[in-house]
Amino acid sequence: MHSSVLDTGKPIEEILENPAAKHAGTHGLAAFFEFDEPAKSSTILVENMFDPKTAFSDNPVHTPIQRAFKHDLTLYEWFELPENAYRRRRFGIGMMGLAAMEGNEILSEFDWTVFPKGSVVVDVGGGFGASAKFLATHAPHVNIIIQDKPEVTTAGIRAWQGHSSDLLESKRVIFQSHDFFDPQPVKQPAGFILKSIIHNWGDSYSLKILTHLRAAASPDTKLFIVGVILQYLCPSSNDSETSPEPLLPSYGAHGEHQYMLDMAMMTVFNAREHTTDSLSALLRKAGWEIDAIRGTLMGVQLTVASPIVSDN
Ligand SMILES: C[S@@+](CC[C@H](N)C(=O)[O-])C[C@H]1O[C@@H](n2cnc3c(N)ncnc32)[C@H](O)[C@@H]1O
Repeated sequence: MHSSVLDTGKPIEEILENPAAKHAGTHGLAAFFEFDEPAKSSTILVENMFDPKTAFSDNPVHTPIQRAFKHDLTLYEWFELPENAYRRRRFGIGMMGLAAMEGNEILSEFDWTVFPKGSVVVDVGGGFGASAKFLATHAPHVNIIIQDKPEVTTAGIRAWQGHSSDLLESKRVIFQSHDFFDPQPVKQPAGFILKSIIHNWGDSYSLKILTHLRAAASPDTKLFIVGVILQYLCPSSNDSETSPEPLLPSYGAHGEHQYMLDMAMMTVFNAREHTTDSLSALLRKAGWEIDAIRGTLMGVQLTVASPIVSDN
């Protein structure tokens, strides 16, 4: 790794004077590359995989991170402890850096004009509303509901009052507290967005989230999943796109970011990045089928799915 990615852009004197605020007000990429939780946890991955209690579990408190850091909390619960204030802040700033690097432009791969004016799109687990902010400009005829935990929606509203209060006042964008493990309160919207959500949860948990969305969907509701799609290292008959010879289907070392994320999801959440096949199988169990996957193999991709409608 180049040391330049660890550079916050701040003078060393400023960091030494206030180390706790090292990443405050930075672009966030240095914070992202400083995350030590996945790296330290991965050193104990083998022990976790050989212990019968944790080997086959997708419970987020049965991951290597609990062994490595000696606690029995989920990553987010652990971040909330007072002694982890630096880690918590670093994580928030690092995720903003990652989000800026990935961007939200992938959402423009869908033709939003197919939705009538006033259609509602729900960003489930939408955080501070980065996707919603992009969509509000890109598809001005669509209304957006951003759902997240109460503490996140409260902070999100505060942030939007600073930069986009007009969208809140006109109710084109609404923040709503909602736990995505509970039944979905918005019935038959035009679409649901899940950005960087499914890869944080093991399959049994993801299935619950997707099933609640399916129960609230109309036959025309679209599901938009934004995230990395893992490429196989060997050619697969199901690949919609292949790399040019002589590159591996994964594009070799150039595509290693996706595998790094996959390992990180396993070590801290007992979750994973999905291949097209595993995502398709998971969606089908919840009553969704994939219409299309857009984007390049090298970045985040947009998976568009529709409800499976049975004839009987
Ligand atoms: C990795 S972040 C992604 C945020 C946003 N979708 C984005 O891409 O910027 C995961 C989000 O899921 C939210 N979350 C976690 N558990 C949740 C739950 N049970 N119900 C609703 N939101 C939850 C977190 O608060 C966080 O905002």
